[in-house]
Amino acid sequence: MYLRSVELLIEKNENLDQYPFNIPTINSLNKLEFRNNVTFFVGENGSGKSTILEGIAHQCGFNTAGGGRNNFYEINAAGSSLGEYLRLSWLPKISNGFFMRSESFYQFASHIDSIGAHEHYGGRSLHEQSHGESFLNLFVNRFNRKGLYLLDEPEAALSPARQLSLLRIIRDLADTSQFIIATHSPIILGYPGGQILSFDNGGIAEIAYEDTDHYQITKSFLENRNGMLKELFKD
Ligand SMILES: Nc1ncnc2c1ncn2[C@@H]1O[C@H](COP(=O)(O)OP(=O)(O)OP(=O)(O)O)[C@@H](O)[C@H]1O
Repeated sequence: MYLRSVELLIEKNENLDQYPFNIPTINSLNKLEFRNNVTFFVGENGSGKSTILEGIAHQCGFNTAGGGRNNFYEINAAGSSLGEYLRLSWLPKISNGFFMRSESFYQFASHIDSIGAHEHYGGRSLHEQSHGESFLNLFVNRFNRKGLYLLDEPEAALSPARQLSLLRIIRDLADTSQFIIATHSPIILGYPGGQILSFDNGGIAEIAYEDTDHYQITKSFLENRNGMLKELFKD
């Protein structure tokens, strides 16, 4: 493990009614402790997972639009409003790593084209691969050294089979690297022994896999699809 904890340092005169401090999970955040090489952020849409991940990426010196320390490109609204307020504690410190965000992957792919670095990403432009292929090629080719890997909804382009492939990639790297992953995927969340942090109920707290909505709703749906749909569609 490298990153041990993230602390929020809010100045007394900070406006707590404004983003990002008006998000309940951030408002109530004191210290987030990591106790495993693989940590998941789960929670409802808008609960603050990306905001914190982006803040960690900022403090790591990664491009907050997506990339590592040496990926210099900019997109609109890709800064981190929270980053300056976070203090990261490391043991040991590591500078290698990558922030993967599905929402700006297109711009990242263009950046890789513009610097002619395809050979590090499967030998072909990421734009010439399907969304899922390019994601997986990024994982296979770029996540090959020990580092801190921050992934924001990596499942966005991945079929269930490819999500399983991602679990295998994480498993192969997890002895020497650390992952923090925001996800809505019950498959990815099922990684054995991962620390799951729930962003629901206004704070951030550890939760067991079987207690997450992702597990429970998916399980109920698969076990009783017709019943759930009937309930959902009734007048
Ligand atoms: N740049 C911004 N300015 C103002 N509000 C923002 C900004 N970015 C995000 N927000 C708001 O902050 C809240 C948390 O957003 P965030 O993207 O961190 O949530 P999330 O948990 O990652 O959600 P999702 O699961 O949908 O990706 C949301 O209500 C969002 O609308």
